[in-house]
Amino acid sequence: MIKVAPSMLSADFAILSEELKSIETAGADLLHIDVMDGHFVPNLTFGAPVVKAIRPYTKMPFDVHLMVTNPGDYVEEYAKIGVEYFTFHQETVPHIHRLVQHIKQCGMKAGIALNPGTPVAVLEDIAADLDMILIMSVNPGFGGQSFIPNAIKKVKQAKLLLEEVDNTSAVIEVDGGINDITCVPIKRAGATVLVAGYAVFGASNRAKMIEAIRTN
Ligand SMILES: O=C(CO)[C@H](O)[C@H](O)COP(=O)(O)O
Repeated sequence: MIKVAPSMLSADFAILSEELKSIETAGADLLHIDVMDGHFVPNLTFGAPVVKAIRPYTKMPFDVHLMVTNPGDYVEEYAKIGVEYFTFHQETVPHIHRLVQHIKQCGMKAGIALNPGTPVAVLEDIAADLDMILIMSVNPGFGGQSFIPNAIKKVKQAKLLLEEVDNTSAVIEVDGGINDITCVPIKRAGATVLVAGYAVFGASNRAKMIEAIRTN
């Protein structure tokens, strides 16, 4: 029921394919891929060419989190690569309904992410169409930050909202500062997909950490 999605942001990029193999063997359910543009967030990571290059190296479904000002420009490119979830930030797009439909028409699952300062209520009129709500529990841009506890309340609100619109298939994902301790209240609140970067890649035993996040 609970899925763990290690964030590639904390991998050693110099040996990326080995890092992917390592977390897949350790039991990761999804690969969380943080695409950052240096505009929407103050960090620049990688884009579609890198995501395409790593696709053959793992069977893990790709969970792409776009922290870019113009996510709509990349839908077809990521669809061709074969990503499972295409998640963009509500703060970046005025026409969220149009973009969600486009993502789905291109054969991907559509997610919307919310910064810590953005209320869940902005999703009221789109919640029925979503495959994922991503609650950020840090301000996006960097791995290894501390968990912001207000995310727990927002997960409960997102769960209620999805129930209200009768969307039981959408998942609630939480991203930022998740480890074997912070995962506990977040799961109790209703999150079922937990992103963890530093906690997993920095662990001496990655399999143990993934299992702890899943079962604690
Ligand atoms: O989206 C992100 C940053 O914007 C990362 O996915 C997130 O911070 C996960 O890293 P960590 O678990 O180390 O906090």
